[in-house]
Amino acid sequence: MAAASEGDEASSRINVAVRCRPLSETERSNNVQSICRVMDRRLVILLDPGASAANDYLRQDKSKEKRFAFDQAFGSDVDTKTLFKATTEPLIKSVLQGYNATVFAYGSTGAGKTFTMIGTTIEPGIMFRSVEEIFAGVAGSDDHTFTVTCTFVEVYNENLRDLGSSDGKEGILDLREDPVTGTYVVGITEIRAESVQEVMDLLQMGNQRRTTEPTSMNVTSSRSHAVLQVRVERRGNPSLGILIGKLSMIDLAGSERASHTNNSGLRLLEGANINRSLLALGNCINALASGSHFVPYRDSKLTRLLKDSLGGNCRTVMVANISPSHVSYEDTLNTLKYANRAKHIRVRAKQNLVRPDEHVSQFEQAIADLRNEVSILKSKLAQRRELPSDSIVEGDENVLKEASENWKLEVIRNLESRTSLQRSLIDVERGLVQWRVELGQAKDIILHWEGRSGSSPSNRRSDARSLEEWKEATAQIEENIKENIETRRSLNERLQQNKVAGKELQKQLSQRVLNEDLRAFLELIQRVQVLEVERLELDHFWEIHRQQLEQSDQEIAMLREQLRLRNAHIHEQRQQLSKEKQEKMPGHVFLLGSTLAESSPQRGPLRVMQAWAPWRDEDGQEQERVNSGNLSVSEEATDDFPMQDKINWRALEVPLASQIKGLAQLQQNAGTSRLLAAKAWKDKSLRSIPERARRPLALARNGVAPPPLAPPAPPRELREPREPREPREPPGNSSPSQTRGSTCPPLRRKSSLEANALGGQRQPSVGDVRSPGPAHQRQILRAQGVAAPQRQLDKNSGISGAYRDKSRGRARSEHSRMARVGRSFVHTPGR
Ligand SMILES: Nc1ncnc2c1ncn2[C@@H]1O[C@H](COP(=O)(O)OP(=O)(O)OP(=O)(O)O)[C@@H](O)[C@H]1O
Repeated sequence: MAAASEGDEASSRINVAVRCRPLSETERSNNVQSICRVMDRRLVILLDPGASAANDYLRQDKSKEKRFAFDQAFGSDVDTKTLFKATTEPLIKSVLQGYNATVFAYGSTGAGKTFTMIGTTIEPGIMFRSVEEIFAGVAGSDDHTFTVTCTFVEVYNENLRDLGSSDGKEGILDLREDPVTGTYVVGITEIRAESVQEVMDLLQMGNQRRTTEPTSMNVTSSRSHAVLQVRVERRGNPSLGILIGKLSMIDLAGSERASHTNNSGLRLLEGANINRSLLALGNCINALASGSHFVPYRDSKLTRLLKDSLGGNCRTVMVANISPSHVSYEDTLNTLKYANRAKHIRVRAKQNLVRPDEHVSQFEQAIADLRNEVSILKSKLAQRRELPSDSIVEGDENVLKEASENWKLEVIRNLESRTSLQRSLIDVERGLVQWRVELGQAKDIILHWEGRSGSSPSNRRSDARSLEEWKEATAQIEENIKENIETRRSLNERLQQNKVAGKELQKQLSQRVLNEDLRAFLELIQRVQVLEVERLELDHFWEIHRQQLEQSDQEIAMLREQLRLRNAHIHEQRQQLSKEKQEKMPGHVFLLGSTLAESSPQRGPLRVMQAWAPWRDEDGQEQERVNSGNLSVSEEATDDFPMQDKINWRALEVPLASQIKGLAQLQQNAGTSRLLAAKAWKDKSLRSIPERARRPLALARNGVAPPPLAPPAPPRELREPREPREPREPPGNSSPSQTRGSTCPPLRRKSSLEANALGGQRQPSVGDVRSPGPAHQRQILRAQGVAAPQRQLDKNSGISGAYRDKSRGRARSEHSRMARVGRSFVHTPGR
């Protein structure tokens, strides 16, 4: 809190001194020439290293000899003490008077900077002598009390390291600037020194820690800048205030050219950093010397550290160390150029006087500031108190951060848990569906097993397990289902709890996270997570519906299978019934018709069968043939009617029922009940008799007992009569009956061409004696207990006008259009 007030202020230039070291023993032995001359303690002459030959007239005009004049110049014969007294000692007095002062040594590597600043035990450097002088000054003052504190720090690779810490910790320090106290190193060890020896101990310890490495130019080359700062507080009469002086002594690392040092790796990097900071120093010197308003202090740590020493409230001495060696000509020349520029830098040193009255006012100001701060903090605290007790109670940023972080973690945990629960739920649901399917199948198998119902596909599976095993498996499946249901219930409960907790967290967001940006970000994250969970839920429902659909499909397939089995069963039963009926039928049975075989959905193939029983003719002889009625051969031929003796009606198989186009005619011969079946085929392909139709064995192969072979062709007289006859009543001993068969194809109407082909041959008509009248047919059917369709009989009789197509004229009225094929005519002639 100390503030500096201006004391005496004097504008002055930097005091630039040049010190040329002597040639070392090694250099002498290597015949290194000394090219540096110091004249009159001010003039420095740098001889041309190539002009050693006196007779080199060509080079004389191009001589590289340089001359520089400085505030002070010291040759190789001048010791450090003399140098100190001439350059630094005056500063010590200033420091004791409350001024800032800086002494720094600048020069190329091996030029003698460390020797000048730190020195040796035999010949101590400026640092030691300065501290010694300070303590001498302190000791010589009786009316004042002094407090001397020291810090020792190095700048290595652009990092600040504390060389004065007693525990050896050399962490990287930060550099800050205070508008009142100037630049200072944060956290550096300050040693309150009571004697010169303490400072010397600090110097020796720090110097040992300092980073030095042997280079080709210097066996103990300093790779860092070392800064020793001594702060002196002088207290005397309280009314006069406190004088605070600071002396900074800096041993810079040597400027060097990489080509000369042959450095590589880390050494090269160090050199680059050293050069960078020294370049920054050179730029600052140039800017200061030229009076520029902008000085690039911030280009390096070194220039930031030396900011006050170069251009601020400070009296500064720059010692430019040079080597006399002709080998170092370039480096020496550069150093001299820098030093020459630096001497133009002007500084304005001010006495740092802290007065008590100023102190009071400063304290008052500070108290006012603090009060302001307290009131701000109080208002913030009041805001926090409005929050729940478990939220933030202090306006500490760290607390806020922690609260936000905790909230975020809780939300993430909540959502992760929800996702996990959702996944588990999906798994359980899947398992349940699977178990239920398994259970259904197992029960089905058991049912079939117990019922011995034969043809179930599941029976095939039953072969692998016994009934008991299936029952055990069923019990196990039921147990699993129970467990899954219990797990699902528990998961649902936890999921609900999780959702409630999530909503609670959502409500807390505005209270627990105060930073708006962070809040928005966290809300976004939470939304993304929620969407992810919702997606999972949708997947889950989709999966359930898909499984339900699959289950429905399976049920449909099973129902279809059941339907098929039922149809097959009905078919079998019908066949059985038909057989039984036929067995019960007395006498002879003529059956003409067809049955749809086995695959009604495809409507085919169709078997057309004819079955009959022996019947007795007029003479009472039992016959085993079927008459074709009174149709003439020619008529049959022109009508494409398959001749009775050419077709085996018993086993005529056609591929599709829809291909059957035909007529059936029932005729009775006088005195004899006969059955004549006639079909007119529309499908040309069927006009020829299928080969297999001639082989009754085809039916046998299909599980149908082959009927007797087709009877021989009817006698001629039965085909000859063409005369119309009066309708005849059926004989009393005959009781024709009709039962229903299967589907009949529609009537094929004759074309006019076909009709003409019949010529004048007589067509059967309504009055044909061989056609039983509808009344008669109904009577027959009633006698057999079979309902015959009225329309059918009417058509057969030709009464129906709908079937008389006058335009065709030649349509046979006696031809019936059968709505169904497979009609069986049961006739019991001769009984
Ligand atoms: N005035 C001097 N009188 C006698 N010897 C000196 C003098 N100046 C320097 N030397 C010697 O020269 C050598 C190099 O000196 P020093 O280490 O001080 O150089 P430097 O500039 O600090 O080098 P670097 O930058 O590499 O650290 C040392 O052995 C030192 O003793």
